[in-house]
Amino acid sequence: VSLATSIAGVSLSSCLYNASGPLCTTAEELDAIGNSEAGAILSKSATLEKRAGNPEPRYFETPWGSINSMGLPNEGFQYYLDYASRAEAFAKPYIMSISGLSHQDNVDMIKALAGQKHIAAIELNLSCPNVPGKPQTGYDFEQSRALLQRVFEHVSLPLGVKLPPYFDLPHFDMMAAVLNDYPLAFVTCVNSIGNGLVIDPESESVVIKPKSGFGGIGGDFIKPTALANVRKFYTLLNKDIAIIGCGGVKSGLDAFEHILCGASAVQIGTQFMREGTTCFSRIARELGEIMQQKGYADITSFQGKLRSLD
Ligand SMILES: O=C(O)c1[nH]c(=O)[nH]c(=O)c1Cl
Repeated sequence: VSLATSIAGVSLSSCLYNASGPLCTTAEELDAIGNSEAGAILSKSATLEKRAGNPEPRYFETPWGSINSMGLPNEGFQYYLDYASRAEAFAKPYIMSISGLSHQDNVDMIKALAGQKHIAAIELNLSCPNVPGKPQTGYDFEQSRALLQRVFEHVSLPLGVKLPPYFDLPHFDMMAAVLNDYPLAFVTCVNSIGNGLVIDPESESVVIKPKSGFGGIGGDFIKPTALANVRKFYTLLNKDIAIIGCGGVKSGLDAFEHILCGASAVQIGTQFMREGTTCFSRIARELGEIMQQKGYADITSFQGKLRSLD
């Protein structure tokens, strides 16, 4: 069986790779992904300038998933642009995530990426829930349109967007109406579920310091929401916009479910943070075994073929 897939002409040896965020902030962490079975290397969302991020503790794990309020800590845009030539050593695409603090910052970063031959694609983050005072662009449909309008005046590389999870059906229609107006290579569904709260009943306190303990939720907690977002956008978006699944993937079966809902590739975040790079080879092996048992030779044999009951 083959897990290979291609997104906007970018060929991935495996449809499994890392979600932006966990363990992809330094060159060493990115090298580890390059040396793993991940099908691509995706960097931590970059801002124009280096950022320390929010005060610690800002990440916490429970048996059912994670909560984070990192606050966009990253080495700054130039660092991840410079890394691109180093990524060439790995026979896999290097994708840069960007999350500018303003539309202008996003445009400036995208202009600087023009013609960069060692960068396979850009993942424009519309959904960071943890920059105090900054509402998520992805929940403001007019702002999303305004930003995409400006982005597509300058972008030359394949570009996709990282979306927040939506919950109200009309919101899917409203965001799809925006996305379908632009030649996007992909959309990644979903980012963490924003502003959850995990508490410790023993100490009777929150578990992370920033934002009174509020943070983005990932892991098992969010798989049903992630699957719904993958499925809904798969049915609503132009067929040349690929859907990348993200949320609650810790086994081959979880990855299989995302692809059945319509994902062309699958990102792993919380489980990667928990397990390290072995998660990519393990989940790929498990997915391959499931495909073998079901008689599917490749991803397209079952991609999007979720049955309804009517
Ligand atoms: O706090 C973060 O850095 C963060 N945390 C998330 O859960 N999603 C994001 O997109 C970002 Cl940018």
